[in-house]
Amino acid sequence: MLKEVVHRSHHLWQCFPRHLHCHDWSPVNSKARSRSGRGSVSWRKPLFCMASYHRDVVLATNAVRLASRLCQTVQRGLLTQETQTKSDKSPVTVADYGSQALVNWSLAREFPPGTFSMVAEEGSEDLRTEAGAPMLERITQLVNDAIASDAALDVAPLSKEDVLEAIDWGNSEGGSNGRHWVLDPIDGTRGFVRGDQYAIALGLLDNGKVVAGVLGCPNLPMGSIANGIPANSSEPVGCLFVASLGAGTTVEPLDGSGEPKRVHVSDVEDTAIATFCESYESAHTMQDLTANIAGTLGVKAPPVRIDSQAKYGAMARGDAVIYLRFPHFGYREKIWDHAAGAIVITEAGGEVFDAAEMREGSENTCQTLSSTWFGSQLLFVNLGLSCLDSAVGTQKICQ
Ligand SMILES: Nc1ncnc2c1ncn2[C@@H]1O[C@H](COP(=O)(O)O)[C@@H](OP(=O)(O)O)[C@H]1O
Ligand SMILES: [Mg+2]
Repeated sequence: MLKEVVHRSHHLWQCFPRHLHCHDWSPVNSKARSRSGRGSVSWRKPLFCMASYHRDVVLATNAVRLASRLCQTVQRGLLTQETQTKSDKSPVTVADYGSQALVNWSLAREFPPGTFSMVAEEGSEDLRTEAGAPMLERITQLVNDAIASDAALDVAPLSKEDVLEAIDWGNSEGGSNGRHWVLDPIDGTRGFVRGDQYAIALGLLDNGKVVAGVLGCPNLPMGSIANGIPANSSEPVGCLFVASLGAGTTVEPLDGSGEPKRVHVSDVEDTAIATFCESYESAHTMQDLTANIAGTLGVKAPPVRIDSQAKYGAMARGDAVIYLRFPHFGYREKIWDHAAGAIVITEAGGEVFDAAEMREGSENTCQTLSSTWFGSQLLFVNLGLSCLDSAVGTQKICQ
């Protein structure tokens, strides 16, 4: 695997002066890093102490399943009035808020007061306005419906104030010490609104390291999507990917109808038969550049374009061999867009790279990438800061 090759090869080490494996994320000076945005920090290997995150993973799985039910309900009946526009112009639905409220509520009640820290995408400000009142009403109803549908949850219905409060439990600033959850209540909002792929992505950081991740992918078929999402497939749809440090990655039906199965990334070595995936949205990645890189690598097949961190899940079980993400200039990646997905990949035997250094250090990105392919079954390149940011929990500072 590439990791071994890199450790043996001085040449490749130079190609990746600061390449980062997820397990190595440990900032020596996070302030220096966040000031310059990249590159000025040195990284040390953490002392390896294998903690068990089993309970966290069980709680996270329950939370993601609960939120997934709400999202499925909303997507099924998606109406235009359920979409509003945030200041950043991204579509936000009641499901975003409802999903965040449910995950936060579900997790927070399991931890002693004051010990639950969540860095999540949404805030309740818009819902606290007069204009937001109808939406809050709808969210509260959806949240209570989801809770009532879970026989294991015998609780009184939440009030609107409870829901607002639960949404705002996602306001933690995170940090490189202690435990912090990170949540994207609906990753791939555009896919969700379009009726396509999206994910509920929940990660756990412990002292700056991603230690667990759960991805609920309600529209992802259980079967391979190596040739794209089949239009009329008989495969069951809805996957749950679960990963924790040292415990591997599993996939199981999201509806609980089957047992978890260990997954592993593809062992395809020949780029001519490798499947390459990327964002559906051309606004989210430079698709011309990725086509160029894929061509240089010898990839023959057209890219499989899907939304959200469902891509990470698909890669973890070997559907795709390469995922390239090259945001347009100036975009800052978000912690919740990568934390859960990254550990789903690494625990399945894959590699996650931040290519920012490659871009800056090389005059020919394609050439550099080609040389890194040598000996590697899997290469995921993320040109951005997300991996760094997700590790240190400084996302809110970086936005
Ligand atoms: N201009 C941009 N460049 C890169 N990523 C962007 C972007 N605008 C939004 N995104 C991020 O891309 C995520 C979706 O990823 P993908 O393209 O793989 O489906 C979005 O998550 P949300 O939908 O949760 O906002 C958002 O965080
Ligand atoms: Mg997202």
